[in-house]
Amino acid sequence: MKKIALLGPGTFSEASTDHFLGRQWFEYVPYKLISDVFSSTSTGEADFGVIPIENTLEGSVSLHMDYLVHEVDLPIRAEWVYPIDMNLIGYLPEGGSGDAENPFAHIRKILSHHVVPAQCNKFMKQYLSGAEFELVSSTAEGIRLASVYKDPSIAAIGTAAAAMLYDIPILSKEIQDHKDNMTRFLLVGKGVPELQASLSTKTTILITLPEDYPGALHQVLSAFAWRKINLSKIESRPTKIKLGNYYFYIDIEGSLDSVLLSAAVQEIEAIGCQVRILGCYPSYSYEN
Ligand SMILES: O=C(O)C(=O)Cc1ccccc1
Repeated sequence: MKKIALLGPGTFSEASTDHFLGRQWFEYVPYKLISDVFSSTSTGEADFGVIPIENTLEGSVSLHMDYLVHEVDLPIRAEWVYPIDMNLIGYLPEGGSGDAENPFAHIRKILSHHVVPAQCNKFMKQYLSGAEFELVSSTAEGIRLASVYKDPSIAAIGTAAAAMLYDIPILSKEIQDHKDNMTRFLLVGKGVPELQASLSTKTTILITLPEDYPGALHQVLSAFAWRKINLSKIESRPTKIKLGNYYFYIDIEGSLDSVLLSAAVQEIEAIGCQVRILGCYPSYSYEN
């Protein structure tokens, strides 16, 4: 069985991998840190890694994107989009919260992953304004720690699965700002996984523009536009080499095998852009 490195156990990464891949085909190797997910996949300890890359409310997880681009050489092998239901998890004090208006007024500290506050902003403002947020490496790690402290003033935010795993009560369900809170995950790895057919294929490329070429970005975009190639995302990130230098991270709907897309890439290279292909892969979306 091929091994998959992911944040876990009890994380959203794990729940989404269960949904799209499943444990009957892959062995999961859970890690506490996303850096370990990347490095174990790089060294071959695991065949593939699962990386949360983008969220409906917050946009890209820049830290993970930068890792993928700068620290490792791991092609993208698949992507999936999965709904994220956030839960407030912790203990109630014996006499209740002591505040008739706020059942969670007893909470003084929240342990969770760094993408969580942006997704639960309204709930946290309304009920947890008296609590400080402490960063931990995954939502499940926050829940595990809360179960160790067993202190009603310390709560966590994460999956129902982790609440079960660590035997802590769920105090409130679906606390994310929007019902349709989705996260996009990438499967990365050196080998080619055996996966089910998908309805759509995507290609991700990185483009660095030539410095002395005014209008280069316009030319890049028009290479796609006149071929009617759809771009689903374009984002600029610092190259980390020189202040003010950026590369463009571009998600394209379509396969690199298509004549049109490979011709567009050739045209972009011909004007002096550097092009790095991060992957051409099946894209899966969530259906109930
Ligand atoms: O910590 C987790 O559960 C993860 O898998 C990372 C994450 C956190 C919040 C939303 C989506 C993914």
